[in-house]
Amino acid sequence: MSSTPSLDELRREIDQIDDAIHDLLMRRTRIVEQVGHVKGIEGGINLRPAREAVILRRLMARHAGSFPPQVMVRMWREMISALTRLQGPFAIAVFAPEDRRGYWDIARDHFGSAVPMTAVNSPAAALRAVAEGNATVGIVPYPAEDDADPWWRFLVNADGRTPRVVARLPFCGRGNARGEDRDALAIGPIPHEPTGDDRTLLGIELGADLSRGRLKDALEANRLPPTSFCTWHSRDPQGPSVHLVEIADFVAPDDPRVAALIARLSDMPVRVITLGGYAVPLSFPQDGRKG
Ligand SMILES: C=C(O[C@@H]1C=C(C(=O)O)C=C[C@H]1O)C(=O)O
Repeated sequence: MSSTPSLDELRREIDQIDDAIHDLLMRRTRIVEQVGHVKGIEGGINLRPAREAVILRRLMARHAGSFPPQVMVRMWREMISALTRLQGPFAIAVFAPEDRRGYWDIARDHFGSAVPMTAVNSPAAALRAVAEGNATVGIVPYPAEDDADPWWRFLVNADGRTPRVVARLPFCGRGNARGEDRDALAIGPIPHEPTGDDRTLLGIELGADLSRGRLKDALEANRLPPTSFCTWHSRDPQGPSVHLVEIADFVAPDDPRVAALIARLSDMPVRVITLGGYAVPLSFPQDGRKG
């Protein structure tokens, strides 16, 4: 005859489970340390947002039972960031002026409580912190068409040392983070890698006027489906206009579709630069997302 287990029995079982989880955590740490050695980047950047996204999507797909999935991924985020930090220097500069702390919460939810994080007062300062090596990753607002002085235009240059977009946050839902009405992008000197569900940001500098409709047609004709546009015009009336276009696909810097786009626009001075991109975040039904 089976009887209901006693409180003591249940708690003994919880203790055993905790030991098993803890043992696995320590084992995972040893493996990540080996990964760090294999990557072999002494003092380099070990963060791999694409690999992290794949891990979290896979776990989400197998998740079952009543444990809240957003809490499960949050636990993994804390672990993954701590383990990334074990492999080498890792620090975050977040656009979070005193009256706007929302991105701080979003960054902390993503990169965990142990990674050093500094608040800066402008997106440009976050970019500068990354460019000067004072931060591994900068957190800046997701671009909007009406940004007066858009930070993303500083990324539109071909210098291989220019930081690139590496993630969109929140990746794992907003939870109880303090409000920002926009998502954030993470910027860092990390290559854009495919995950199977990605967005890519293209910086397109045009030396002559071209309507957005024609630019859209040219992109679509080259199988680069645009999902959003922002445009910045230099103050010099003869100067170029620079478009930030988000593409609903993974586009590598040497993707032949980019070369074909440039060829198609060859009746004007044109420069197209891949500014990185991001793995499409997980979606949780209760979470309203705004770009
Ligand atoms: C272990 C690695 O390094 C980092 C830590 C990861 C992890 O804890 O799983 C995943 C990606 C990287 O950000 C890796 O590159 O695989």
